[in-house]
Amino acid sequence: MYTLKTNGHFDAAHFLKGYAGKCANLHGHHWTVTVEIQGETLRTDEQHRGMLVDFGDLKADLKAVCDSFDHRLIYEDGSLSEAALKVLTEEGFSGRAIPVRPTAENLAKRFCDEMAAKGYDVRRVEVYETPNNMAAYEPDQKNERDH
Ligand SMILES: Nc1nc2c(c(=O)[nH]1)N=C([C@H](O)[C@H](O)COP(=O)(O)OP(=O)(O)OP(=O)(O)O)CN2
Ligand SMILES: [Zn+2]
Repeated sequence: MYTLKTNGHFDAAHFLKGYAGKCANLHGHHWTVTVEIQGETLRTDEQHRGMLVDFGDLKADLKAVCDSFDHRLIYEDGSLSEAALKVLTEEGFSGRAIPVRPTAENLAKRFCDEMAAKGYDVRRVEVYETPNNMAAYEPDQKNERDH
């Protein structure tokens, strides 16, 4: 099994609705995301010979997902009133609603799902909210799923 790892980053605000503590308030992070993919077979075409995936392609695909969150307010569906959403829109602020609370854990799963949707066999995703705080998500491994 071969594995490749790359990372991306984005800056975004979030808040944890219902959290008893400072993280309930709107605040921002420089988020760092590490994605590890896997595969058994290396490419044989001249351009990609000996590669599982071109790092450039992997990095570009991860960047596209990061960019969809970059400089946005990430919020859980239903966690902001219609009035608040209207004001944010009128002010020209960009939000990114997700169906789950925007914790590092949920974002790790989200990145895993979005990279899998791009065709990658994802082994592990790590999301760093801060240099010290990281959550990881590892999907069930294919060979375990197949047996
Ligand atoms: N398991 C999780 N716990 C927490 C999450 C999370 O996503 N998963 N998120 C938060 C908050 O978003 C918060 O930003 C993190 O705050 P904190 O742990 O206080 O981190 P700091 O580095 O900002 O801490 P300082 O010591 O104040 O520098 C909370 N928990
Ligand atoms: Zn936070």
